[in-house]
Amino acid sequence: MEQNNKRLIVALDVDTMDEVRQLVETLGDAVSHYKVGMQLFYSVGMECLTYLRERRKDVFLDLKMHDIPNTVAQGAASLTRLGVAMINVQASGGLAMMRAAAEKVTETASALNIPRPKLIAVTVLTSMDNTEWTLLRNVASIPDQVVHLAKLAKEAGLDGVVASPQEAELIRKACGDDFAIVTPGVRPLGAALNDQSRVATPADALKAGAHYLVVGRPITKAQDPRAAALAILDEMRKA
Ligand SMILES: O=c1ccn([C@@H]2O[C@H](COP(=O)(O)O)[C@@H](O)[C@H]2O)c(=O)[nH]1
Repeated sequence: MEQNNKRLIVALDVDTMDEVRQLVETLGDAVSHYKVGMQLFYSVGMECLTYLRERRKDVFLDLKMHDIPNTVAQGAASLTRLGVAMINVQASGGLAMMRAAAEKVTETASALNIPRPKLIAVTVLTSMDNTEWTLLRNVASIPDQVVHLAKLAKEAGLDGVVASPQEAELIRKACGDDFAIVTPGVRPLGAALNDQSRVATPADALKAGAHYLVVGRPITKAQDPRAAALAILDEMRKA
């Protein structure tokens, strides 16, 4: 299992390179893995990836692709060429879409002789609670649907899923130890939930079987982001 500071992924949900530089410099060697999502990537584009690569940071490029199989497969090829460590699709795009993406990622990485990024699938967003879920006329429960989507992602050849820590144990049982479980919705005791619903503490997320913890605002909006990150890493180490 990777070291804790590889297993903590800090979500860089900011708008500008100035904010990126300030956070990455403040966090220093405490954090080696960052998530770049739509807020940052749509604002500054490749500049943030180049900056993080120069500092030897691993990048999870969280663009949650969702489209027909050919479009997502070609998008996945483009993201593979960027040399990031992890990319993702929406599992609700279906088995054929996930399979096409997985095949294209493997083909592209091997043609370029570069490391294959982990391709993972978003199951059910961690902000979703039962009220929102029912409003969408979903019939299965959230945990049932998460496990179902995780199994489909595994069948399609993906490397893992994004899910709430609350479903991590079920996914581990259904998909095994080698299938990566990436969990946002992580909140240290006493931290604001913000718009997250299905949450757990860092220690509980690890105990439930999560491989990677994604943490954004509890670190990036903290008065002292480095101290907040170190406290989470300490909790992870003890767990
Ligand atoms: O189900 C999901 C999928 C992705 N996310 C992303 O993770 C971070 C969480 O940030 P916090 O500030 O710690 O809430 C954010 O970038 C989301 O886009 C998620 O939360 N849930």
